[in-house]
Amino acid sequence: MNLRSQPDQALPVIAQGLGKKYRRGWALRETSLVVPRNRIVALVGPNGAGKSTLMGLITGLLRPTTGGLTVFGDRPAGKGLHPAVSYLAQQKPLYQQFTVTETLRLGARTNPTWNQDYAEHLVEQAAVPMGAKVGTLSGGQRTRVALALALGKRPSLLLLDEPLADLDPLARETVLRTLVTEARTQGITVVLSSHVLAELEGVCDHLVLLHNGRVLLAGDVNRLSADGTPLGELALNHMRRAAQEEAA
Ligand SMILES: Nc1ncnc2c1ncn2[C@@H]1O[C@H](COP(=O)(O)OP(=O)(O)OP(=O)(O)O)[C@@H](O)[C@H]1O
Repeated sequence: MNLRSQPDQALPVIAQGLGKKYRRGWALRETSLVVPRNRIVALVGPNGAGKSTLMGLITGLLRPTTGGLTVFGDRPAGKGLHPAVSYLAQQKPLYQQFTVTETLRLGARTNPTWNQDYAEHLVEQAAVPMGAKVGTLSGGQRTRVALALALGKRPSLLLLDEPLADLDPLARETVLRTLVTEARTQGITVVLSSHVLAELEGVCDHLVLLHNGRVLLAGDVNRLSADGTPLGELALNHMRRAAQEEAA
């Protein structure tokens, strides 16, 4: 099927029969999925469920084994990130020897849509010294710089792979609040993977739950949880059931 001919081709992500097989086996299987615009998507699932693999496929850093996907109507071609997409990987790769100023300068050089004032504003808001070398920053400060780099590109889709993992509870709250504000005011679709389900409540309005490389549940939270079950509980209930069925 020609995905580009779909009428809804400008949606952030459309995946059809998407699969990725590594030498050890399938990391993602038969994934058909739509990420609607202007959602903050919780991408959740147990360790090894395929969350990072799905993000890698959306960025184009990984090639699908089966099926295909479009990102704003384009097929990721492995030629670098889509101009409308920012990706913050789990390891938050930044140049340790660069100062924050130099890091943002690199962002400006490599992104035609870069907004320097906005990126600086995000760093200043986090009280991170612009002259400090990245290697000397705390985990939380590095996350804020990485986030400024990702948002400074003014993306339409922001992919965040466990961005909160090395933050203290207060910093997690601040980063999530910043994210929600920026996403809502700038009209950014966010895909956020996390294991801390409770934190995603009130933040994410769309859920994609992976289990064993397959989509177990996907959709807007208010539709999936008509009885008002909180997102975390909803996801955990489905994960428990899937694990029990697997063990039976
Ligand atoms: N480069 C790779 N080579 C071989 N197998 C891989 C590779 N990357 C991931 N896998 C395997 O694919 C499966 C899915 O991994 P993935 O990292 O996508 O899961 P995840 O949901 O992000 O996990 P976690 O929550 O632990 O970060 C796992 O079984 C993993 O071991």
